[in-house]
Amino acid sequence: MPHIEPRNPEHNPLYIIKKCQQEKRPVFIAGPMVRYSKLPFRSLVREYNTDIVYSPMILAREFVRNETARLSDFTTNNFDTPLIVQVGVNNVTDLLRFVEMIHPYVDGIGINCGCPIKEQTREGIGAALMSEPDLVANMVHAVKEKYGDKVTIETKIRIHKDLNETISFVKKVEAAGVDFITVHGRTRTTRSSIPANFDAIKLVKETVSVPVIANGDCFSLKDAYDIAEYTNCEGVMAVRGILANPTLFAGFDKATWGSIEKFWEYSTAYGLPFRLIQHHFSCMLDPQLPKALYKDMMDCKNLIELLDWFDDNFILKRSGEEGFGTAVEIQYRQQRTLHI
Ligand SMILES: Cc1cc2nc3c(=O)[nH]c(=O)nc-3n(C[C@H](O)[C@H](O)[C@H](O)COP(=O)(O)O)c2cc1C
Repeated sequence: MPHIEPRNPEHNPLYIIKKCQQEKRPVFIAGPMVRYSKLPFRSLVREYNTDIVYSPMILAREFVRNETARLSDFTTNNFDTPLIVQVGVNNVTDLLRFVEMIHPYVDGIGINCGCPIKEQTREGIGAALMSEPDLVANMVHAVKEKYGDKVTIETKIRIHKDLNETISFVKKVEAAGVDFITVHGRTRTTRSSIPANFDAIKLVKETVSVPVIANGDCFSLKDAYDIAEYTNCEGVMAVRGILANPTLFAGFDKATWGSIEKFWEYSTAYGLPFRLIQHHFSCMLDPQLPKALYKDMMDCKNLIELLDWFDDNFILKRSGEEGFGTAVEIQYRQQRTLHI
């Protein structure tokens, strides 16, 4: 592990939630994404008004036992804050060892109680925990008993088919000392094409007194404000929306050219496998590019080809002020054929 500065108390999620309440706006959160929310992407979204950023889910069992897993799963630096690391865990012992190792490097720890992937649920991790409220409460309690206010702990849940179960779940977890709760407004079997259930999130908000973060279907800054207003939640978490448009919380309607350049910088400076870099660009550019050009990009086999593809197809035409997040137009070299 690298040397990391002591955490800034103003980067504690609870402090940020209070500050945003004073500013009369929701907290803007980039949620956990397996594979995607690595250091370069986290650094990118921080440039665009994101208050708190999550790591992908890290499996406690592997992390605490295996140095290679630690090195490949978690990279950070002094600018990677406010950061919540999300953990996939199914027992108190692994969680306490995980917290002991990681808490000096993060501003909060979130327990994943929503991942529906079978590989995880059959191990009792993720959404399997939705039917284990006592275990989740025990895990939260164990961390709070050992660390008190020194460690902020969150649980990210999905809703149950029977919302009475959700209510009883969040009450137990709150009584165990959880600091805040994120609710993804879908059950473990609801597809992401079905709209999130904001009434259920609102119900959780009415049930507990700890802060609640609403998750599901936030694709624009307007969505963030609308969701916060409807559910009365303290914050809004975006995931698919911010993957496609890392500038979402800064109010831009699609990934700006500035954000694309910035992602090049971060991913090459901090290191990210080529296929992952390409995937990020695919998410950011798919909604913006003509099909044939998009396919060319996806056909690139390595970083050099991808760089050449950018060089061949784009020239920068800056408008307005310089700087990241400012309005920047993309002009295609093949303008004649593409009519853009
Ligand atoms: C690529 C991808 C990876 C995800 N990885 C995680 C994860 O590691 N932990 C987690 O709790 N949820 C994960 N999720 C679920 C999201 O955090 C979120 O709850 C869900 O996508 C709904 O939010 P959205 O409508 O803003 O996308 C992932 C979702 C996507 C699309």
